[in-house]
Amino acid sequence: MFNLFKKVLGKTNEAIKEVAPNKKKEISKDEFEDILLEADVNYELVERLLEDLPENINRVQAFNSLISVFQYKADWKESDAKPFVEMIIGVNGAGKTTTISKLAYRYQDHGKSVILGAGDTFRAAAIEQLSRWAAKLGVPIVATQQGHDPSAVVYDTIESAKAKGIDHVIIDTAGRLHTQTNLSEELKKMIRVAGKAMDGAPHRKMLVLDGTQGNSSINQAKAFNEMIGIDGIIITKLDGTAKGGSVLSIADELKMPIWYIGTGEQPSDMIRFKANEYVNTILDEIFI
Ligand SMILES: Nc1nc2c(ncn2[C@@H]2O[C@H](COP(=O)(O)OP(=O)(O)OP(=O)(O)O)[C@@H](O)[C@H]2O)c(=O)[nH]1
Repeated sequence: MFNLFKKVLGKTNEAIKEVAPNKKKEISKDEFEDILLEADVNYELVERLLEDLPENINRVQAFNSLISVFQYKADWKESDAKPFVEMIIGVNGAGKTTTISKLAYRYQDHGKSVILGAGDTFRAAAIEQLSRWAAKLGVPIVATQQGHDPSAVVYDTIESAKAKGIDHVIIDTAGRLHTQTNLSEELKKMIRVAGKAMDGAPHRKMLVLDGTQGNSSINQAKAFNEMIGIDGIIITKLDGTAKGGSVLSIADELKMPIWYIGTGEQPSDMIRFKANEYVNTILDEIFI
């Protein structure tokens, strides 16, 4: 089977090749350190990963070390609610709108119906951009004018989904308001109102992170998590950069499930994240 991670990690693997041009059976600790740093894994984590490894490292040892980063328990509980309501959260420019179109495409591809809620009412451009995606994908959207209450959008979108028997509700949210407090209050209200429209909603609060932003995206994630509690992460824009190792730093710092990785700008450009595949794609570049 064609390994989709190869596409995402293409540039990262090229960078690895520059540090370690020949594949080997074993590599030294120093080489492994250079490779991980080159792939943009943060320094502190690299040091920790190397700590328990021998001077010469084989593939199994390298695998066990990297995979350990993903071995944490997440709180999120699976839900088969209908509609399944999720809120998409993140700073402007992280790739929220594009990611919503990717999720909608994916659910449709699995035979599910979708409705979008244009909950970033702070910016007219966000409403327009999401409406264009909705039209392209042929999915309904609930949208109001700029400045209207986003909680009303949440309520109406869920009500509409219930009335029409739609499977998935995907709600956009603002990435920035006048102040951080405003943003926090707005998101909390949207969550409260979702719960009023449907018991248990929102079922998933998904954070979109720009994978090329390193520590700043990790800090954003922590801020959003403190505000409202995040259930999972989607990492975008790793295609075309050599920073594929940032996934390890994100997982290590946030200890939240990574659901999907964005692999480009089109609705079909998103893959389900699998830690094993991700680690093996990197190791394929290093070991025979
Ligand atoms: N290469 C690549 N580009 C992406 C990916 N996800 C989003 N983008 C691009 O990133 C840019 C920002 O994406 P948007 O979806 O507009 O981001 P947003 O968070 O809604 O940002 P605003 O519209 O500024 O609020 C766009 O040019 C997207 O095409 C990805 O996985 N890979």
